[in-house]
Amino acid sequence: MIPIRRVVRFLKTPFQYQACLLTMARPLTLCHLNRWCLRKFAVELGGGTYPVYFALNANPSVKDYEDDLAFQKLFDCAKGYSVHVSTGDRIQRARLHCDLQNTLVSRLPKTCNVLDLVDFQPDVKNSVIKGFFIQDSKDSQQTDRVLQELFQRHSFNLCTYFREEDDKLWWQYVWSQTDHGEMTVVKKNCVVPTETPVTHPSETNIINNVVFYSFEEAYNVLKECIKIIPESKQVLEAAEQCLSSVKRGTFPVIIVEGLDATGKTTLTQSLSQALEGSLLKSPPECLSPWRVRFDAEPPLIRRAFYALGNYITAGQIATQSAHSPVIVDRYWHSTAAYAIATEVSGKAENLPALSSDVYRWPSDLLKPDLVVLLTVSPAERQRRLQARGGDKTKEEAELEANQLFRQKVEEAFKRIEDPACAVIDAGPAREEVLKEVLLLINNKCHL
Ligand SMILES: Nc1ncnc2c1ncn2[C@@H]1O[C@H](COP(=O)(O)OP(=O)(O)O)[C@@H](O)[C@H]1O
Ligand SMILES: Nc1ccn([C@H]2C[C@H](O)[C@@H](COP(=O)(O)OP(=O)(O)O)O2)c(=O)n1
Repeated sequence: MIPIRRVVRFLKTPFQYQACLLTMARPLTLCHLNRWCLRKFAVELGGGTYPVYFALNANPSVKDYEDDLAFQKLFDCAKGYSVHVSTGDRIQRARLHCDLQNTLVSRLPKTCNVLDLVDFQPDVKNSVIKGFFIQDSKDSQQTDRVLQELFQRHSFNLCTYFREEDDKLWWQYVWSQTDHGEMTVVKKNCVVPTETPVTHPSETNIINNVVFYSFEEAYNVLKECIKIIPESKQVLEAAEQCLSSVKRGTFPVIIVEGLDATGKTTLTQSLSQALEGSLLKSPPECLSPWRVRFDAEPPLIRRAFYALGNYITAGQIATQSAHSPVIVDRYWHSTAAYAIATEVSGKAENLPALSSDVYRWPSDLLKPDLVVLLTVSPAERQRRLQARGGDKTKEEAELEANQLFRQKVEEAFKRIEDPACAVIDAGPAREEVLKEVLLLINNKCHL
């Protein structure tokens, strides 16, 4: 390790000196450092439409930079920083990541642009670590102060990025703290553009981090939350009860899926009347008191809550299907599609390929006989939203603002397999949509 005095001498400019003051509360081991060099970084630029990838290289050449406009755009700043949460269990890390984002956005000066960053080892499962890349257009002392304060309080990994005065290369400095509390640069590497990996890094992070493929996986997340979110206990108890549920009956089970305001509530109500069926929904009514609470949590916890909701609804479906057809407003497709679409940044093309494991059905979750996906044009959906009024969830507000996200959710709905969705154009009048879905049910299900 290079002690801080030498670093101060080594880093000549005022900014570089300030960078020395930034602290990182967790020492990095040699093993960490060796692995560090294998990692690649993806930063979301361009309003989240495409990531810019960079790698580390001890022996770079200026040629590596030439013609890479996206890379140049990323480093078109006076200085750069990257931060990610580096310690704690997965629940603590997920919550600290959200806190970090809020703090950065609210406290950094206006000269800073906070971008989403993931660092990862290409094609290595569970190697994705989420963090932030900060572009500061000015050499602002306030940025240093905010970060310094943060790092003194929490366990973050901090890197600074800058270019020596007479140098054309950008360098990444990895900071650590010695056993005596001295700040030190433990690694210096040049950053270079790198090729787009075959698999979008987020894809390797989906399974059992935001989409859960068994009761146990989702259950364990909430179990780990009990101390910090006491409400988890009630949710777990409700979920445990559904395990002892009866086997499903012989009446058909029909799920209705779609973006908000595509007409799910309208259709499920009229279907249950027409078929004299039971009307259920996921998340089930018994979880309503805790939904707002879990909606405020990071994706790991929030998605585990919805996943458990599906198992509770499955228990209700099993019971009701012994007596009548069962119609369900949202189920597994919603849980998986929203989670996948949120996790994968940018365009629908970035979604995992059709054959990906992320689209598989959880083997222990009751399968419906038919899943109907309602689609309407963006303009019609907007019209219906406005006509309906009322409160919007945070995610629905984001949906409205984010056309890309909406496209991704709908595309993810369509990619989920076994059972796949039957896509219905829900643009026509209510009676027409009902007629068409009834026809589909007659063809596909035994009534
Ligand atoms: N086929 C349709 N044509 C026109 N308006 C519709 C149709 N289906 C639903 N609506 C209206 O659109 C709004 C959203 O429908 P809703 O059933 O609440 O959607 P969701 O449950 O998918 O959010 C409601 O005001 C509803 O009356
Ligand atoms: N079974 C379900 C149902 C909803 N969700 C999540 C997915 C989205 O984040 C929201 C959408 O739910 P919301 O209540 O806003 O949708 P509706 O108003 O019922 O159309 O909930 C889920 O993950 N799993």
